[in-house]
Amino acid sequence: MKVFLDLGWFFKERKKQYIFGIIMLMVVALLQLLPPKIIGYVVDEIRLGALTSETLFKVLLLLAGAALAMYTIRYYWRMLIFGSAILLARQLRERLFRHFTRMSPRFYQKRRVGDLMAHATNDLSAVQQTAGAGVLTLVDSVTTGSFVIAAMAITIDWKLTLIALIPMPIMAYLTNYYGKQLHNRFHFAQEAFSNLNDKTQESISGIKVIKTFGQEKEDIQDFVKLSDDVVEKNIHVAKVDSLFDPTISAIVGVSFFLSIVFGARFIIAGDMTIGDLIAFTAYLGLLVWPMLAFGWLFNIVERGRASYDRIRTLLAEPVDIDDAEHALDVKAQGDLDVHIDEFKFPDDERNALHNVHFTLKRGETLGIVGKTGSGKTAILKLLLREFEGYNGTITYGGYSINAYKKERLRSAIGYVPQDHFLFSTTVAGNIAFTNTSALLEDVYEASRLAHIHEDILKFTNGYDTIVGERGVSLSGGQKQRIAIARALMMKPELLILDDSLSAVDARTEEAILESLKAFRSDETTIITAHRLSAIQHAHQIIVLHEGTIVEKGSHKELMERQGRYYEMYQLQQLEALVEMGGEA
Ligand SMILES: Nc1ncnc2c1ncn2[C@@H]1O[C@H](COP(=O)(O)OP(=O)(O)OP(=O)(O)O)[C@@H](O)[C@H]1O
Repeated sequence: MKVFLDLGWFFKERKKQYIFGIIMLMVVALLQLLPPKIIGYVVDEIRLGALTSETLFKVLLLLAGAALAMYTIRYYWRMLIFGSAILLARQLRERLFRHFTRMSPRFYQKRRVGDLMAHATNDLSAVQQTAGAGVLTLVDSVTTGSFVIAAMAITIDWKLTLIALIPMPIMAYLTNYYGKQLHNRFHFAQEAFSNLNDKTQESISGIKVIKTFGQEKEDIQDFVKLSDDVVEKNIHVAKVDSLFDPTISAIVGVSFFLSIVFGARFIIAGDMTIGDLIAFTAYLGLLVWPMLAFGWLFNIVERGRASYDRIRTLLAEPVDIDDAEHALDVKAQGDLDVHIDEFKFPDDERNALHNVHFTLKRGETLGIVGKTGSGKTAILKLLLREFEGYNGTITYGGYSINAYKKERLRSAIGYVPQDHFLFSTTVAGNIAFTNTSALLEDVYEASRLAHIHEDILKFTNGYDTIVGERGVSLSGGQKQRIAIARALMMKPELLILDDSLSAVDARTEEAILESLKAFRSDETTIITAHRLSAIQHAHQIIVLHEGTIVEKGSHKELMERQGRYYEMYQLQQLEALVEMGGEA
């Protein structure tokens, strides 16, 4: 029952609705006591030959009135209690979603998408059940149960009531025992569901790779294995779940048996009338629901607790990169000063970066080159505050990047990552992602700068063509350029192209770079690339090797130096020559 205490904050918030709902439930519980009593009274009146049609009419009217009142009240308590439970699910869903959006990439590195989705669906619905059906079964089992027992003991016979209740402690013990079993089993079932969810998500996202490598059979086998696991764990739950109803029915049956045996003896002894025994057994019939509710209560609450614990654990994960207390709420702009003495990725022993020092003046372009894995993206991730925990300082416009509000820092940076992602919406929607109210003219301008405008016009529906998961397939180069146009839409102070020209041909690359040079002369640009032609015109180039800067300077300076950059350049020239069939 601890979950009710844990959800106390919500019950407080919806105090009025829950109090009214519970009062209504109690009124229904009281009204339910009327029919058995009336039936007992009518039977005794018939037996004594004293029933008049006038009394019968009054009694029927009373029964109809009680039925109508119960009908109406039942409708309203449902609206109040179940309606509130839906709001709880909404609140938790929003909280989870906000939490997800605040988490750093490290969180997503640890957690699987399918698991997160399971929290936001299955677990939420179990908690919603607790705040709705859980409250109902708790109130009903306690109030209806105690009202019926009190009516039996006070208005009929307390001795027979005690006899009828003899099997109850056994029921309480058993439901408690089942509840504990259920809690653990349900936890495992939810985990299995998370795994299956994750597998489904990954298989659908990676379907092209699976098909390309002809791995459908293996993938189906993996899926079936996980699906079987879900079935097995849920059967495990169902095995306990299914014990509740038969146990309760058996115990109610024993109660009925004891009541009839001893009730008959009381009637023979003249301590009770037949009408009383009929009313008593009718009350006993009314006890079936509270007892079932009691069983369900354990069932619902244990599921709810397991799920709420999972959600709370997720929500309790601290936001590792957050705004400082009095974070700067100003536009981030100016010179960039990077001094990284040492940086390791979380849970990694190796230095990803060390002794990386450079200054980039506002309006300049920096090119970063280096072998794959040399740390190019790592520098960018630190600039974007995706990771922290490095020794050193990074300042932008004279302030540490940590001093800015994250939102202010990021809104100054237009980042085009290597693994760009297009949403399932129109081309225009994808480009205007950061500014949905942007003018179409601005979208066109950004597209022209990214040299994708002409391509888009050739799509079937032009800028209204749906792309992304549910849309048309675009070439790698088209996707890259749409991602560049999206970043340019922000008119960023700092544009970062992380190997974002790798899929476009040399001529388009040159055209894009020319446009950037012409239209972004006052703003800063960082370009990482394998192809040196992409960074050749940069004001400053740094060459990374194993996480550190081994050469720094302009293209001309680096060529004169005849070091690593020079070697890379010669090699790429040779490759280009070979590609052209040896003709200069
Ligand atoms: N999130 C991470 N956790 C742990 N290690 C990481 C993480 N991201 C990158 N690394 C490691 O850090 C090193 C530098 O990676 P980085 O992505 O910066 O290389 P890169 O120069 O951008 O390579 P590429 O040209 O292939 O994109 C690599 O050894 C990589 O395996």
